[in-house]
Amino acid sequence: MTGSLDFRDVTVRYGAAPPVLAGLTLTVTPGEVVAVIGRSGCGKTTLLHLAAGLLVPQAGQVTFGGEVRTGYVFQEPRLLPWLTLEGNLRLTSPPDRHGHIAAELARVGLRGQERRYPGELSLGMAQRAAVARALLLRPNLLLLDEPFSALDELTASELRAELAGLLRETRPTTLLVTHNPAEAVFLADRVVALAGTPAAVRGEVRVTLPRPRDPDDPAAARAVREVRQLLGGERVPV
Ligand SMILES: Nc1ncnc2c1ncn2[C@@H]1O[C@H](COP(=O)(O)OP(=O)(O)OP(=O)(O)O)[C@@H](O)[C@H]1O
Repeated sequence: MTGSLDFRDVTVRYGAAPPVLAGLTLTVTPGEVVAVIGRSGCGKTTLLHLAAGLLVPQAGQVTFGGEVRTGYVFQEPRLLPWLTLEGNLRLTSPPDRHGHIAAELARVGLRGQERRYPGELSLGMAQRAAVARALLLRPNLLLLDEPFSALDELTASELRAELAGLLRETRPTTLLVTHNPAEAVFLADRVVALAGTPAAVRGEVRVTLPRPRDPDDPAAARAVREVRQLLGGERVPV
């Protein structure tokens, strides 16, 4: 069962510095994919840390409706180099999921690769393994922190399309942090712009394009333009 992720009037400050987030309210409904976009340093990773329970806000609440199983994909693979892929995935999953490791790796295009070490893989393959590690947990909350930004665009677009398919199959409540308006439009049901100091939700674009999506669809290009407009004059690296 998936649930709703709720940020209610959330304020976060680190030490004595001015708050990073203030009065931020955002709901990701069950099974929804929300992309959060905003300039570097505006608090996007902070949002993910709150959702994962790694950080407690100074004011407000962050809740998930029901028992949570969180999958987290980082910008880089973060695999332990001295363990095989199977060893890496065993380490972060409960024993009742260990029998599914080979199948989960196969789902992300790594069939038969479970005995290989991270150092033997390309960055794209390693990031596929990181996606498999998150999905192996059968997450009902999936947190994605710029998961493709370290990859070349060809690999990134391939993995993006595969992830879109996996999200359709498994429907976790998903919060995606990205710098890339086109990626946000390709994957998300809703794109939320975070801006200001302290940051709050500036606005959102609802993406109603049918799935599977075509990144070259003119309607997608229009949605990307809307997202850029939402971000105003801010320069967003793509
Ligand atoms: N543990 C910490 N201690 C002190 N300050 C922090 C800490 N984590 C984040 N910050 C500060 O909070 C602000 C928001 O950081 P955060 O990582 O959430 O931004 P971001 O939008 O994810 O940035 P980027 O897009 O560059 O990854 C930044 O000014 C950062 O320096």
